[in-house]
Amino acid sequence: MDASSVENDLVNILFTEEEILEKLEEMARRIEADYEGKELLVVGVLRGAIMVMADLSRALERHVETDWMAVSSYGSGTKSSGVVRILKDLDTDISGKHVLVVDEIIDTGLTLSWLISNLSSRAPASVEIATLLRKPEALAMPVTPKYVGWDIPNEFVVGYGLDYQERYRNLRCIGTLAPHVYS
Ligand SMILES: O=P(O)(O)OC[C@H]1O[C@H](OP(=O)(O)OP(=O)(O)O)[C@H](O)[C@@H]1O
Ligand SMILES: Nc1nc2[nH]cnc2c(=O)[nH]1
Repeated sequence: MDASSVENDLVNILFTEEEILEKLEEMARRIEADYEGKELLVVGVLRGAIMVMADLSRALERHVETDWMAVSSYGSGTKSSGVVRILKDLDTDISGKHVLVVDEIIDTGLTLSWLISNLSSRAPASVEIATLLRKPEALAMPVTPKYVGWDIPNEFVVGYGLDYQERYRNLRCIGTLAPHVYS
């Protein structure tokens, strides 16, 4: 597949690379202020959060520890399966630590509500969420992220870590797919 055919698959670009990086810089400044004087463990949720983790953690002008969790709730389609499983747990003991969970999207909220309750049971000093995107209309579970890049309409989006059938994660922008891609 060449680069132009990838671009042809997008029907609408919601956020460009420049807009995303600017938003993450703003978020980093807020995180630095809020966690001043505190140690911070930043936890990325594989695999979608790889781009946000890379750019947000580099935007942070302070020491942080990083770790990763992999959970599965979507399979390969566009609908949540409703069941969350841990595929890879943290390597870090989080008891007494300030934890910031980084994800690229909150859709139904199922993944992060489950993850936050799981992490909270490990006696951290605090657990908060930073997400680049949130779909308020799709939210079915109580999740209150401390940091949100943008609220978006209830549409399936791809790019910048977000996949459709494992493709499009490597796009620098975020957009919606043309109908022909699904058929
Ligand atoms: O709010 P929800 O409806 O639970 O959806 C959000 C979750 O969906 C995506 O992960 P996905 O399960 O697609 O896995 P991936 O990160 O490996 O692509 C995303 O990274 C979130 O973790
Ligand atoms: N690619 C992708 N994955 C998701 N997981 C939950 N919502 C979405 C979405 O809109 N796009």
